[in-house]
Amino acid sequence: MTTTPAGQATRARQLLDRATAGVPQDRYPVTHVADLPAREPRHAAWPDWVPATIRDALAASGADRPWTHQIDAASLAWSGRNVVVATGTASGKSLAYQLPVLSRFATDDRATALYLSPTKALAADQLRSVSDMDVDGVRPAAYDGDTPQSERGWVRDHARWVFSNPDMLHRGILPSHSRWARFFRGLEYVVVDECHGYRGVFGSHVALLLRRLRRIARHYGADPVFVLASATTAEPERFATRLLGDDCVAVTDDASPRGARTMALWEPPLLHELAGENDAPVRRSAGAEAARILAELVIEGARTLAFVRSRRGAELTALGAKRILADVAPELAEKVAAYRAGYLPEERRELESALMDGRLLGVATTNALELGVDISGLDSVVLAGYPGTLASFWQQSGRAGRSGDDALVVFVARDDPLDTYLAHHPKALLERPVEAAVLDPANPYVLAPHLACAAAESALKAGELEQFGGDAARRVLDDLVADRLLRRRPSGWYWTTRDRPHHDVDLRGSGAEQIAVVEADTSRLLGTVDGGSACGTVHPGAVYLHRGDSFVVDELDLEHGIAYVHREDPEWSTSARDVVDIEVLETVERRAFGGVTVNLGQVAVTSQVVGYLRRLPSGEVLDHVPLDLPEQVLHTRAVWYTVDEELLCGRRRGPGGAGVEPARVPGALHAAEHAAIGLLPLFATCDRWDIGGVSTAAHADTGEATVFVHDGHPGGAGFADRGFHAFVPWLTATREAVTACECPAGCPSCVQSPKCGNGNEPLDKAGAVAVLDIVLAAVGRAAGHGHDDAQAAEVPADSAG
Ligand SMILES: Nc1ncnc2c1ncn2[C@@H]1O[C@H](COP(=O)(O)OP(=O)(O)OP(=O)(O)O)[C@@H](O)[C@H]1O
Repeated sequence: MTTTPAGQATRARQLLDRATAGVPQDRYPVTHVADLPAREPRHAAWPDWVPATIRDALAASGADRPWTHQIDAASLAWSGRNVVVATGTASGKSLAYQLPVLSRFATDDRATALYLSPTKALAADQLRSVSDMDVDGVRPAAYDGDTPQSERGWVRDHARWVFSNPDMLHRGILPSHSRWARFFRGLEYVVVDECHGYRGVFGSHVALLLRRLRRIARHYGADPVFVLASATTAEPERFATRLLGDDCVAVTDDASPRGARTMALWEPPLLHELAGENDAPVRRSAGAEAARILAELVIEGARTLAFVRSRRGAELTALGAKRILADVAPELAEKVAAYRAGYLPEERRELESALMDGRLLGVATTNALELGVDISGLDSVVLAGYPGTLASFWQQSGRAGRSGDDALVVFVARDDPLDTYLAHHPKALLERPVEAAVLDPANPYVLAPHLACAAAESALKAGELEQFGGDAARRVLDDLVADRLLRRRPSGWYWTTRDRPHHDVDLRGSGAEQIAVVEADTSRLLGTVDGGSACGTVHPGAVYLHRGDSFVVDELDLEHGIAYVHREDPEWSTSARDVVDIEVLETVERRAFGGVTVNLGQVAVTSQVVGYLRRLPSGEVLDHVPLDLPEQVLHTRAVWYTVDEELLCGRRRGPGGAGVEPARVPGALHAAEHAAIGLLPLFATCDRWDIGGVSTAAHADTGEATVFVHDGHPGGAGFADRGFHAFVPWLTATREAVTACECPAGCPSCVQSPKCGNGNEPLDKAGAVAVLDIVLAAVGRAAGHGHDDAQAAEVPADSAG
């Protein structure tokens, strides 16, 4: 047990000892423990421009002494600068935008403001907090899919502060902007909350949507200031500027107080008694481990949140903890519950307040509790699996910690390469700056529909194209004109038909056609999935989760765009297997390093789902079911490296060591590819499901051994680009993840992939390390540094021709 300088075990250390009590030493799961110190608050005076009424209202809502970052951000916004406030969880970002907006309202009774959040629930929370302040003349109102028709006219005509989301702005507000003329004329501020969530394809859509919004506001003579709120991220200024398409200043110096926290990294033990794919060992699942930890912490009386990746996982983890408690402390079983999206707002409120006042002690939740919900000051947080980004990791762990008392955060690694890497590289988790979100507003697949929408909203003028990407926009417009969707006139580009293009754009999708998921018995539409990923997610036999309910797919009718499902809750989950082929269409950048090249470019990925695995929650694989589905072609961006045969097989004296025997090359490349896909999310803020890969010993287009990692969305989302630019640290981390795993020949924690089309065959773990050594040595040597320099953030310039 670790003690404080005064000789006393901290509360957090006691909790950790409790969670590990009785675990045999050779199975001790904790790989690292770190203590993060408490932080004292720093206060600033209310600026002179804040009217007394507003100051009093904000003080009454709990912020009687503002923190310096709140005043810094608010003052910038007040002075007319776009600002992004990127500070920690519960650091009072709301006040940073409430202050300028409410102050402006108090001095200009025609002023209006728009608040946008990625979710309806968060917008509702923020609306409630502004309404509760009860400041005269603010007239705040929600305008989203739930707003009754009867109220919409009132909101358009009278509301001054409208709380909405990107989807509604796109479909409901911009297309009928003339009915919103009053609102746009007065538009002084646009608040973009939780903006770090706008990444990948969704981020690219929102970036273009914000450009459309600014254009329409200018049409009415307004020029709103944007105030963005973000979790802490690297380069918030650059990201926000890219998202807005306009200059934006960052405020990052967090002056809010925070309690001390103990962070424990935890790797569940290998279970030798269970067999996974190809008989690889599996680890105890992170969810099952989280349930045990949750139960132990509840017994200690610690108010605990366990974050789990899926809704079903949240239910299972809560259930698991309840079962354990039912045996050892039955009176505590009812103090545990699950929380996830899909519950009614009242149910959610009730769960939140029960957790805050101690009626509940343990709650297992999805990331529904991550965004915005004002729950903090808990005794402990358990994260079952890396949530995908460091921003989310800190957001979730930030729910723990009260001033004056320390709190425990336990990160439980799942059975995959990224989690394994993090469990063994605490610095990568605890000391790295949070990654910047990636988005690509120049993606023609995203740009085209937004230019069509913009033209339909108001004819596009040549002078307006710069904000939409200049030449990229001109090329896309030419295509839209050729397709007769737009007409070019001397005064600009015009939308040609009476139908609006807006309904065909799905901001959260890939731009591909949507497949409707329909319950066959009732004809109820459950949801939609991207056409591009439908074969992988709603193939016959797939288990499909909707709002926590489980369905099984009976039929996928691609021609009519419908997947028919029935309600069923089998104990297994399914994961599709596909075979993939890749063709290089254009190499955009190429760097060569004596036998190794690193490339970025456009590719065509042809894939076919050929079957699926059925897997038990324990990780055990039940069977593989074959499927017969058509091929799909995806045009996207990829990063790839090639290694020449001489170097790869050790015939040329390369710097990377002995080389790989020819027979082992396919397995070595394949394993290196899987691990690299697993680690890219560390650098590119994507999910491993957003990217794919192909490896081959001799690729038709490159003529050499090649490993590709490609974006999973049409046109790309910026992930491959990020991989290209962070090539050395990315492959260095990949190598370390593989070598850190103690399994003998490859398992899900290192080189097996949950979605491999070839059933994870062939895979050569040692060969993968050799390939990565050869590549990193060649690149490192050409650049004059060793590959152990993981800090080198960029591929060095081409030096070897
Ligand atoms: N200056 C202040 N002094 C004391 N309490 C404050 C201050 N500013 C804000 N708070 C309180 O801190 C809590 C968190 O504020 P808020 O929800 O704005 O944080 P946030 O940074 O937006 O959180 P999240 O990370 O969840 O988005 C609220 O209960 C709020 O009333």
